[in-house]
Amino acid sequence: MPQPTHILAIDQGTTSTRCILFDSAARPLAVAQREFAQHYPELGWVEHDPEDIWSDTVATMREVVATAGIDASAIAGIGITNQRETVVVWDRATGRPIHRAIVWQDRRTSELCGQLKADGAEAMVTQKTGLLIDPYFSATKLAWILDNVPGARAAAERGELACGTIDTFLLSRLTRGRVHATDPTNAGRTLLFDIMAQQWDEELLRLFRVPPAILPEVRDNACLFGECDPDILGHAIPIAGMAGDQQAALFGQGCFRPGMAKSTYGTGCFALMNIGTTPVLSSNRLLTTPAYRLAGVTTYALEGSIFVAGAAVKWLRDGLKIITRASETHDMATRVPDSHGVYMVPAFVGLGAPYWNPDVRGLICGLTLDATDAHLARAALESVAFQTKDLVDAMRADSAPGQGALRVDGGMAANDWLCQFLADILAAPVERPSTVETTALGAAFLAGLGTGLWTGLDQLEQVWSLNRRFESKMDPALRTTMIGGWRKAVERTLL
Ligand SMILES: Nc1ncnc2c1ncn2[C@@H]1O[C@H](COP(=O)(O)OP(=O)(O)O)[C@@H](O)[C@H]1O
Ligand SMILES: O=P(O)(O)OC[C@H](O)CO
Repeated sequence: MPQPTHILAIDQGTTSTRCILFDSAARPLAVAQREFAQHYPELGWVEHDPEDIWSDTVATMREVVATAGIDASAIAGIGITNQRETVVVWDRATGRPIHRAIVWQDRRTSELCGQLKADGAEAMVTQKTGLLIDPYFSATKLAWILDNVPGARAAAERGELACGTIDTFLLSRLTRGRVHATDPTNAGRTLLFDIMAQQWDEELLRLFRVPPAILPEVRDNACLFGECDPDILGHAIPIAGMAGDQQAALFGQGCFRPGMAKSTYGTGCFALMNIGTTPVLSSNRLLTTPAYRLAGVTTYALEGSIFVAGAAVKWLRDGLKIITRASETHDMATRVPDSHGVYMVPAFVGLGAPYWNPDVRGLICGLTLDATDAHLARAALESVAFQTKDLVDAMRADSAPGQGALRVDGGMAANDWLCQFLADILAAPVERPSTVETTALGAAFLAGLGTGLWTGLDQLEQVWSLNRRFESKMDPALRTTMIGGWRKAVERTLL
């Protein structure tokens, strides 16, 4: 039988589940995608049904293989990448979740986080995890499930329940419940994992009241995690790579050297800069996070997380109904010479880095009677660039300046107007790669390393290729004025 040479990447995102099949040169051959339901049971709460995620994963795996017209025996390995922080708790005996997944955007534990901060816990937490106390991360969501599902805490103490981020949940299902494991990039977003010592931490588990028996084992990002149930694709395929989606995107963007940075524009926006193997804590409210751990060696990244990027465009479509497709924002923004003084601060679920305020809400200001839907659309796109500027400034203040261009990807990076405006506001080049599916590509890279299909980072670095480079063209005085207007709008939001 010929050697298998393909890699299947599962990219389980916030709004959709995608599977992409790559060939041995890491070229995407076929894509299958399904959007799934978002549940908002109360103001500020966001949940996903894990069964939707599971059925869409299986369906897209089968569809992508069928579309590519290959036999599953040609697949050397599977890589999983996932929306991070979102947490699921399930019964070990049946594999059934005991509650819907609580999503990273969910703010229900805001009060508990405020209390923990007031009690002075944050310094210790940051020192160990590189994170801040915020409802964004998994620990308080997990505690909420244990406290609110009848009998859950006692069952967890007895070792009857398992928990995990979406990677762990999918791995468990794909291996018929045989493997309960995660990787450092996902573990590092829970608030329970000491990123320096690379292990679950007893003091953190006590603080967040999480029983150790519920936690998965943490393994390198590229290794043999388990074998996929042959009933799914007709063949048992090794699952050989896993990473949280933003770290996977950094990997897929080939940002293997300190100073290299990428920014991914999906539902939210996440900018990560490789800082090498020595973790540095931010003085500017950025996060320090494991970027990847290979053969036991951890490389770290500084991260700026913005909760709303594409979600603002989705709101224009689904909430305001002023567009029917996200891509229309490109022509609308181009149609007007400027935003006519309109600023949007899309704090729909609070503000992430560098503000970290879970309680503020969004704002549109500067409206006049002649403001149009095009100005609003432009303001929404501009807000994404302004937020990125805040992150890049914080990164520059924290570490040596990054190496040149910012590499961009994610659904929104298809928008040329946004990429140009981003370069203008950052006063730095913005590079878009040929494969914008860099998240899936990163998972594929890891699985390729895990199976030995690819040999090392040098080889993977050669795969990255440029689609388009956007150079800054804006007059510096105009840039300063526009950024000043943005800062004032943020101040008003924070009032
Ligand atoms: N051409 C575009 N212009 C602006 N926004 C876009 C464009 N295409 C997609 N988006 C936005 O990007 C998001 C989808 O990106 P994607 O990377 O698929 O997100 P996720 O992985 O978070 O589900 C949506 O929120 C959508 O509104
Ligand atoms: O699903 P995405 O692409 O919006 O990414 C979500 C992030 O991982 C949340 O931290």
